[in-house]
Amino acid sequence: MTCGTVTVEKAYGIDCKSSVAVEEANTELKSITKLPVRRLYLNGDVPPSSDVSGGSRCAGRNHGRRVDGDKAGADIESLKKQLLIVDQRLATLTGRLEVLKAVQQVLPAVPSGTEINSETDEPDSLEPVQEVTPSIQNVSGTIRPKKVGDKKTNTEASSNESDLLALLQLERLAQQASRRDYELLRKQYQRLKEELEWRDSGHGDDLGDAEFSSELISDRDRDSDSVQMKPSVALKSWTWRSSSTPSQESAATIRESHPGDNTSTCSSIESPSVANSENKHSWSEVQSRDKIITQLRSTIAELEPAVDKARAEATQRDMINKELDRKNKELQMVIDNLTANIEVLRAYQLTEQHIHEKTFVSSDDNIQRKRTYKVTENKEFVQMRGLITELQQKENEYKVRIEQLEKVLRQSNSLPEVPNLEELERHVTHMEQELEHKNERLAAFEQYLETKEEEFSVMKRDLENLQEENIRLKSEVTEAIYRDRESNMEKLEQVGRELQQAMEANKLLVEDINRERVLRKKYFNTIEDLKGKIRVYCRLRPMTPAEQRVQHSVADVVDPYTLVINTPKGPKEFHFDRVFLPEDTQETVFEDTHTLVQSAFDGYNVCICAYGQTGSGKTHTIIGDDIQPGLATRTFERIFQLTEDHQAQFDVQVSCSMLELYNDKLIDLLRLADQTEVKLEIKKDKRGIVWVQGSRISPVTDANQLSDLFYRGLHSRHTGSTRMNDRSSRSHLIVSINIECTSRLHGTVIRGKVSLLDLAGSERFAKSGSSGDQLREASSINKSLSTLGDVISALASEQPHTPYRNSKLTMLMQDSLGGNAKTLLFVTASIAAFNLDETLTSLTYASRAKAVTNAAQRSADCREIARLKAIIQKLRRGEEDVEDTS
Ligand SMILES: Nc1ncnc2c1ncn2[C@@H]1O[C@H](COP(=O)(O)OP(=O)(O)OP(=O)(O)O)[C@@H](O)[C@H]1O
Repeated sequence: MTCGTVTVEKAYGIDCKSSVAVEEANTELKSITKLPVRRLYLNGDVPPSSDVSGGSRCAGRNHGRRVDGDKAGADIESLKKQLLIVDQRLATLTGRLEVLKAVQQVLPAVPSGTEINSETDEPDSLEPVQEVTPSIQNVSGTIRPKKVGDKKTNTEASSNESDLLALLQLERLAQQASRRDYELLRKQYQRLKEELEWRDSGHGDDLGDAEFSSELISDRDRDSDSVQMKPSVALKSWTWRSSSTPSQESAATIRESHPGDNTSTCSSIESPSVANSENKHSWSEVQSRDKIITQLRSTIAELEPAVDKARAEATQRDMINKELDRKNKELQMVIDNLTANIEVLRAYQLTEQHIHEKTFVSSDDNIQRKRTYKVTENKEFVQMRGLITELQQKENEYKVRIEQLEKVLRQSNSLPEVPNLEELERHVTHMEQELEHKNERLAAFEQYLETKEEEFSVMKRDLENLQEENIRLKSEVTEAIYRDRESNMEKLEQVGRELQQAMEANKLLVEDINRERVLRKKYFNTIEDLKGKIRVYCRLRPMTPAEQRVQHSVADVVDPYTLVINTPKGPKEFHFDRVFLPEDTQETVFEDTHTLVQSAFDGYNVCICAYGQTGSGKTHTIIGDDIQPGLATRTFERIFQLTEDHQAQFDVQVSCSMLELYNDKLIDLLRLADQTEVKLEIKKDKRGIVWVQGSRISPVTDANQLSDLFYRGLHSRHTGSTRMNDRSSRSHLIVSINIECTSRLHGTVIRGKVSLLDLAGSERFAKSGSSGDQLREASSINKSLSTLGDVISALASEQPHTPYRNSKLTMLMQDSLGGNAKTLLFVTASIAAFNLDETLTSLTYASRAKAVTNAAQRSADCREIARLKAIIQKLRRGEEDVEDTS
């Protein structure tokens, strides 16, 4: 770096480190003038006052003119010659300056931002010199342009520009030196011209050398002051000045240094030989400058290989970087490919594993092979996975290394100064070594990769073999499965057919079972009837729309005979002779009832009774309405239908009585308005048939007459509106239809009775909201129903005493419950959860009644038995007349 500076200083002809140079210059000047030379003064070095004394200089000069006045013309001639020489030199320098300008124009433009001296810069100023110097340093150093205080330029392209810049700077320096020469020579020429004119005009003697000298001195002093001299710069300034105007400088200095030797001083200034020697000296200075420029060029030429070398190194580093990038990309691609292959293998392995698990199930041999393959595959997989991890680590290491290298490269590029070429070379060598090392590692890694690739290809081949094996096994298994499937399909179809047959058989069996069960129940009921058991039917009332909105059903009908009520404590099962669903119609209900009507024609006492909670559908079942007539109307029709049927054999008489038991009082509903009210008393005849003394018994001849009578009697029945029922029956209704069939052949009489009982409903006062009369009615109803329950319990448990006489209701029902009757009890119930308690009570009540056995006997049978018994007794007494007397 310093060599550049030295070179430039040499180029300027300055040896600022040595003050000896000043002495040498003085000596040189002395030799040129061949006169004693006073010492040159540096900046701040004030000459002695005697040296600048104008008076002494004038005295010396005047004295000299007197001595050498005859030589003035010769001096003028000399000066003219000197002037011509200077003119010639000036022309030469101008030509040279033009050449330099042309060179400068040929040179490439200075890059923007690069600071150089302008053409107007003066080299005698310190700052321009300092600006130029670093640029030259760059030429021999980092080969980059650099200006004073410049920020570092990082682009490598600027290294080329720096070379050119250095050249340009050198050219500029040379140009500026020439310009300086030119200016000084022009100045010298001007002075000489002025001096010549002055001498020609004859003023030289008057004015004296003192003025001229003082002008020269002050001119010199001005130059010195303007330079702001530092030692080196002052020396440089002197050098320029002394090289260009040695005569004036020398003359002035001589005059100053030898004030007492005026003659010699004045004569030396005006001597032509001095002028010639000055021109020679200037010429030699110019030549020396040329030499310096040549030296600079040679220095540049010397530096050029270094520059080229550095440039080549930079290019090489770029190539290294590119190579590293390329290697990195290749590695990345290899790793990506491997990763993709491994992913494919892994997916394939999973698929294969899945297939193997399916495939290898068929034989033990295959299972063994599957295990072997699995182990091998797992090992290979682990190896592959290790390889991947290793590769990834390598990749990461390389990435880090590349980053480090790039960082080093960036740092080396951004170094403000590379110490020297050697260091740069060392650095490059180190980089090359490192690159070599990396290449070696890369080669090793590639070798390793090749090995792994070979392993991978081996594994791939194994895998292909496995795949082939797998395909073969799969096809075998598929064939086996297909074969098995065909046979299995046949078997399956066979089994399906058998199953279908079994299902059909099962269905038939189920139907048979149901039929048998129904028959069994029917026969059971028949047997029970024959036994005299009370037949109990349950009828469920549908929920009203209002109930459906807020209530849910608690009833499940399992079959026509079984009802399950879901209670909070669990389901409770009830068994009845028949369970009618809410949707069952009045016709359906009557279908199972009409057989009993036939029994009345056979001489049985038939009782159809409805019991249940208020509003549960008792009146609906017994009476119904115009659209859905109940059992009563249908029974009426059936009676007269049967009357028709029996008309040929029997003379059938039908009569009807209709009573209500209201507040424990019997009321004759058929009593005529004009008929006096008589006391109604409940009686029982010898056959156990209950009848009411004082009640009106109306004979009827057809169903309509009976219906009219019935509905007329209903008009008189007590009803009322409660919360539970808009039209609640507040009394028990007892309709008795007496049927008397007299045999047209024998005259025998068969008496039967059909009793229809619509009991008042049991109710809870809180729910029904009964009060006043209704409360009394309700309590009377509940009381009578309670006595009915007691009777049923007594009959069911076959107690010796049955409490019929506890209420008029039970007294009236004496021949219907446990008496000479075939009793059908309808228990009506609500399925709404709201009525769960009442429903449970009613169903329990009815279940108990189911256990009651009536002593049902045909009245005709009884008479026949009595007649036969009488005949037997007569025969026993030995009587011969045993004719029927009954
Ligand atoms: N099986 C049914 N199908 C359709 N509606 C019914 C059925 N059972 C009862 N009802 C209706 O329910 C309401 C009450 O019935 P019903 O008057 O017969 O009850 P109840 O048991 O006689 O009551 P109460 O004891 O208060 O006289 C009536 O409007 C009736 O039409």
